[in-house]
Amino acid sequence: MLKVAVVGASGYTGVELLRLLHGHPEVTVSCVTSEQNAGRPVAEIFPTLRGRYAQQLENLEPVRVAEKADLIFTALPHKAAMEVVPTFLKLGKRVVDLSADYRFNDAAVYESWYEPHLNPELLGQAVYGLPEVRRAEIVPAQLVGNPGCYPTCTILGLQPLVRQGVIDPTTVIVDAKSGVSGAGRGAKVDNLYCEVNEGFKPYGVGGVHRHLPEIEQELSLLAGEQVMISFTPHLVPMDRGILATSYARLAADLSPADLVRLFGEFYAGEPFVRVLPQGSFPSTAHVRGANFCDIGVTVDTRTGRVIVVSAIDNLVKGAAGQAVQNMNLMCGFPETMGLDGLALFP
Ligand SMILES: NC(=O)C1=CN([C@@H]2O[C@H](COP(=O)(O)OP(=O)(O)OC[C@H]3O[C@@H](n4cnc5c(N)ncnc54)[C@H](OP(=O)(O)O)[C@@H]3O)[C@@H](O)[C@H]2O)C=CC1
Ligand SMILES: CC(=O)N[C@@H](CCC(=O)OP(=O)(O)O)C(=O)O
Repeated sequence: MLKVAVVGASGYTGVELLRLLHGHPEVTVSCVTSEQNAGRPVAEIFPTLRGRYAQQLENLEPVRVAEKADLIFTALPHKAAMEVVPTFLKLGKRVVDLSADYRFNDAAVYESWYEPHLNPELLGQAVYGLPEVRRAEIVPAQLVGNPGCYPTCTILGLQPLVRQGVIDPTTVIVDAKSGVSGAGRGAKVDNLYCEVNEGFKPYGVGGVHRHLPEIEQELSLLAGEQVMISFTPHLVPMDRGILATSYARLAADLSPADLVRLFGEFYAGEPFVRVLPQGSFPSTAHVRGANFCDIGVTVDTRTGRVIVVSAIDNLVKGAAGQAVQNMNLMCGFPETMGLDGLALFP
């Protein structure tokens, strides 16, 4: 059995990792950590784990964590992750980091959107953990930077178009909506029930959201030229789910049927990407709790713009599920192992 540690197990992506790993036949969870809840049983914080996880949350002491595990998931806020990941690597452990600390190729880009990087030399060895883009690089990686939730949803929706060169890459607009768990479990006034329950609002408007450079980095690498996007996220009164509607000017004469065929062929064989039939579009309800990215595509023939709608569960394909998918690839397990569950909605 592979021994894994979940560092940051008292957070939303941490508990989602524990939920998924419980059903994984090749893995045993050997260590769970927290900052403020150290000393408490993890099942006391998350009663869904009762009777299945007896562990107590430990303080994050990197050497002790590394001694207990072969592979470590770091589900920490950015900055906290890069404070401990180098120790894990030095002790020969493999790491899947769910924060933004190892997603960027260029430290200067990270630093202009986040903060000074504590170990920029590791960015060259970290692999961006989107299996549908970089499967072969993930397999031997010691350090995987698990993608952000909006980037996962957006990049999977746009990848076939940029790879095939059928859109003008300077015309991409992404209008995305997220459930509130995307902001993590920490208490914030903006995320209180009364603040979010009756309304639906944009945030990070005007090209200032930190997922913008991540999406542009990956799409530009795929396109072989700079892709510029306008990206506006919205906070929706639901627990989970991301739905991104992306628009771009078509550079080729393609019908809705052509586009559905193009997407279907591009993602043929991908276990977690479901291209919907012509005229069908995804719902966050249909991926809730599951590791799927559902995609619907068409063209507005009046404006010549392609419209792609993609949906994921931010905590599963957008975080913990993708992290387990990466672990499976790194460890030689079947890629879908522990991730076969369907959505919670009919
Ligand atoms: N939520 C989402 O949908 C997604 C999140 N991510 C990223 O994944 C990471 C985790 O996110 P999420 O689970 O939502 O966050 P949460 O805020 O829900 O959880 C954070 C976890 O980290 C622990 N922690 C916080 N600060 C420290 C510290 N300085 N030292 C040690 N432990 C610490 C917390 O422990 P405690 O509170 O017990 O002290 C908690 O266990 C973040 O980087 C986030 O950006 C990525 C994709 C999607
Ligand atoms: C609703 C909400 O607040 N969502 C978060 C995105 C969560 C995520 O994936 O962020 P990381 O890049 O930090 O991993 C946000 O907009 O910042």
